Amino acid sequence: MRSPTAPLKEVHVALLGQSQVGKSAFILKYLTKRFIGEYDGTLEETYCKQESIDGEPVIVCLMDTVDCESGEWLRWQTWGDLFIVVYDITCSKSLSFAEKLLERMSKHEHTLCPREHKTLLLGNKTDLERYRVVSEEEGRRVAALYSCMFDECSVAGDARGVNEVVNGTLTTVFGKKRSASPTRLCASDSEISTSQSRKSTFSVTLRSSSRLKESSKLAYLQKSPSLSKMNKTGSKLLKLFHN
Ligand SMILES: Nc1nc2c(ncn2[C@@H]2O[C@H](COP(=O)(O)OP(=O)(O)OP(=O)(O)O)[C@@H](O)[C@H]2O)c(=O)[nH]1
Repeated sequence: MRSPTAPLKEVHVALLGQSQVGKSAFILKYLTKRFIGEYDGTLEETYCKQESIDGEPVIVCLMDTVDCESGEWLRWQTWGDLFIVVYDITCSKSLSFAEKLLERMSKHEHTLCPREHKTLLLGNKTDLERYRVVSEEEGRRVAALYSCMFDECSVAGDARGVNEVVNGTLTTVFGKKRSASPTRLCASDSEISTSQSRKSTFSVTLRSSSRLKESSKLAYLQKSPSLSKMNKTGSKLLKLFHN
């Protein structure tokens, strides 16, 4: 059993993909188990949640990216342990966009990266099956081309689907075999909250929200330290829960 002072592992998950494929909705569903349609999609944020992977507590940090077409995409490349490249099964352009991202990522020079990267290509909106234009086979073909894992889900559907995508993938790729990077170790949950709030211009613990009682053991959000140069304020979730 883990001692209370033992460091917690931290894994970084970045969601990439064309606008409107459901990246923000995916993260909000993972954090709150709810499908939420109203939020500000122009903000880039990092959200964290404590999970159990292979029976071990792990801090899962999810980055909701915007503007994947900008030249700043490289910063996700060094931040992430797992990249979830999302496309919309009802939009073939979103798969082409995902493919371009995968191509760029495959050309990235990883020798200086502090962590090994894994990628999951994820087709979203399977609840809109009647409007499907990208077959599962086509998604699998692209994933195989870039040696990625592949899955499909509906963020609008059962919350377990989204949880399984994240936790199942993390268990597969970062289960007991993986050790955390020393630069990303924190001694305890409280130290994590403290250290994050020092870095952040704001930090809020979602655990204190009565509207989230059924959700995660620990979920808080922060502005990503690596994105400090971005002049964006506020947060999708803050906006959401304060309305
Ligand atoms: N039917 C259906 N709609 C979805 C699903 N996931 C997301 N949506 C909707 O798709 C739209 C786009 O979702 P977002 O989460 O804002 O997409 P995004 O990729 O974050 O978009 P940007 O913030 O512009 O990058 C919203 O209207 C969502 O409600 C899904 O699984 N099924």
